[in-house]
Amino acid sequence: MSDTAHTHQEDEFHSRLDTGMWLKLFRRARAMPRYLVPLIATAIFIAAAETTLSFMNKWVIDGVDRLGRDAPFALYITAFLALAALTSGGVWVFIEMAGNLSNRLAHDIRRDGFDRLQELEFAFYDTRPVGWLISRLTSDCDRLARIIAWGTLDIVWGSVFVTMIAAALLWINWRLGLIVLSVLPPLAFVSYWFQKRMLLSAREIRKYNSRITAGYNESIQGVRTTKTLVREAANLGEFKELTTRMLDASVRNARQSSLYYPIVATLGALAGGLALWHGGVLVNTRFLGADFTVGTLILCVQLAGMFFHPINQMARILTEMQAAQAAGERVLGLLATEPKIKDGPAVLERVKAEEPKAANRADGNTPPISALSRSVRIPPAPDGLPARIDTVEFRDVTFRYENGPVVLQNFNLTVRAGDTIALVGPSGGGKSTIVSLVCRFYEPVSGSILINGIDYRERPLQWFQSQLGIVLQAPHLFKGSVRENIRYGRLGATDAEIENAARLVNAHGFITQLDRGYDTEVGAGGNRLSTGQKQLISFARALLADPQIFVMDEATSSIDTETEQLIQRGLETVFAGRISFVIAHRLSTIRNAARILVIGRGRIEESGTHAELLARRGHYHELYTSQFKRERLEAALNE
Ligand SMILES: Nc1ncnc2c1ncn2[C@@H]1O[C@H](COP(=O)(O)OP(=O)(O)OP(=O)(O)O)[C@@H](O)[C@H]1O
Repeated sequence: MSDTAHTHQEDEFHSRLDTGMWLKLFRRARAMPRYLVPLIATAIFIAAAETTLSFMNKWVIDGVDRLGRDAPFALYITAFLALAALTSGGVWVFIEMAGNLSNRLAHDIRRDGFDRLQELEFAFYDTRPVGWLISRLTSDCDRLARIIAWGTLDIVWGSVFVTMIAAALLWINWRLGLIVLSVLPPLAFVSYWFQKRMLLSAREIRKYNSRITAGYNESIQGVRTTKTLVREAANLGEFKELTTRMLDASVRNARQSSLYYPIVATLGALAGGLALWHGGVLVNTRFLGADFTVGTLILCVQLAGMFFHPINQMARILTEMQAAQAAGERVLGLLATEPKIKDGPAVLERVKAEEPKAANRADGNTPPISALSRSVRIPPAPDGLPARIDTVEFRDVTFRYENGPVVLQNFNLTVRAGDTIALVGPSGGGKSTIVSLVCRFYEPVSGSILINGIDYRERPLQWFQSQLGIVLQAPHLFKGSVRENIRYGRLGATDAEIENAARLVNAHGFITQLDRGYDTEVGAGGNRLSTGQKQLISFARALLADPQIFVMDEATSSIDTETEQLIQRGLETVFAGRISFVIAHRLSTIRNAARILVIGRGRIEESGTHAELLARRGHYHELYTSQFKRERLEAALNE
């Protein structure tokens, strides 16, 4: 509901046009001269063709007036047909070009926006709802691309057309031209005034319409609650108010349209009338020797009547640009957001210096990484520093989420290759925060996290994150087959390697029982599988990537205890030689961990092996015995 409401939310109408912002967006169109140049050329051509058509009318009328039946009708017909054919060709070109330009602009903005979203850190997503981001990349992009493409066409065509008409009138007779042009300012003013109001009332109608739809939806779905709480009368009152507002806005919009067109038509007719009046006087004087023919008079009346269309179009596009300004600011803002977690200049320089060496080393084959053994050659790091991760150390780390309270305070921890660290403790204690920091999804506010003694901010981000294998409580699967989802861990993996990884985490059994085995489609977000099955697949996926650091956040919470024990056995081989962080609420699963840390209020409250912590009879003992009792009770109730 909130996302829907958000999508329907309309922006404020900016009374000042931010030309700088529109020029920035227009620069994107300039980068596509293949479409922009023909678009502008045909816009100018169409304006010229429309003006020429009026001149041809004059030519025919004067010809017939002078020559009667001897006038060259065949020539006239050919000329009209040629102009009509050229105009049709021009219209085809501009529709094609504007459509292409609009689609390509939307595509480019969307691609850049998507690239940016991929680069941005987790903290960025903490403050922006998914619905908001989707709106930016869909409706905002389309709207801006459409305005830029069709707006360019309208503005070029409109301004060239108005200039041509004005120039023609002034050229024919400057006095008549000036008289007719006096209608332009009121015409432009009235067009803009009405267009703006019509746009605002149309938006109001849309807004109330979506609220009414939402209202229908809620009242139908919640009809039982309404009836039991005897809320019918109150609901009806709220609904009536909405419909009355919508009615008001609709009436206002209809009234504006009904007034707008007659007023501008009258102004257009006034321009024609003025041309007729002054031109008529000039025609009469023709007999006194002046050269103002009937054809010229009709030409002037026609030209004067043609101002309305381009001015109306330009006023419309101007108001649309003002209304879409906020969308433009948001999209440009998103594109300009610099990721806060990224490689620093020193890292980039080192990676660049290593590039030629890496190219020499590359033999065209990906190293054969076995997903299961640590004896494997670890591919070299792109910055020339050691690629093998021997230690991860938190040194005096203090952390808070953006504008939030301090979550970790002077946190210290050293983990060596081969260590499995289990994190337990009360909800909100900071366990997930610790692993998010390990993964560099967030960075410490003060203190540092060191890999082999070097701050991880001094190593390439992409390299470091490619060394991580992460399995979450609510794993995300992509639309596609089971095999494709596992292969996502390492795109070059063979089918045998995929099955091997699945076997190791005990996923092979259930996968082969699915109707199409490894080729079974998992559905959007993996919705055709249970959470436990999704967890098993994401385990296999993480394993296939052959990471040096394993992170499991409540990764086995939805897997039954039996399967979990089987996985545990497999994982013992997998964990060997790697650094692993395991967060688990089910304490039975971490009994074998090398070190268990009890995390509370951002601190390590207790640390040791399962046996040591039980013997200490502290927090862990308390957690363990209460969980043990609860599980026994649940088991007894289930029997
Ligand atoms: N993205 C976030 N933005 C702001 N605050 C957050 C964010 N994630 C967690 N927090 C806050 O940080 C604190 C520690 O949360 P964290 O998720 O690390 O705890 P946890 O021990 O993993 O809890 P749980 O066992 O419930 O998963 C909590 O107070 C939480 O509200």
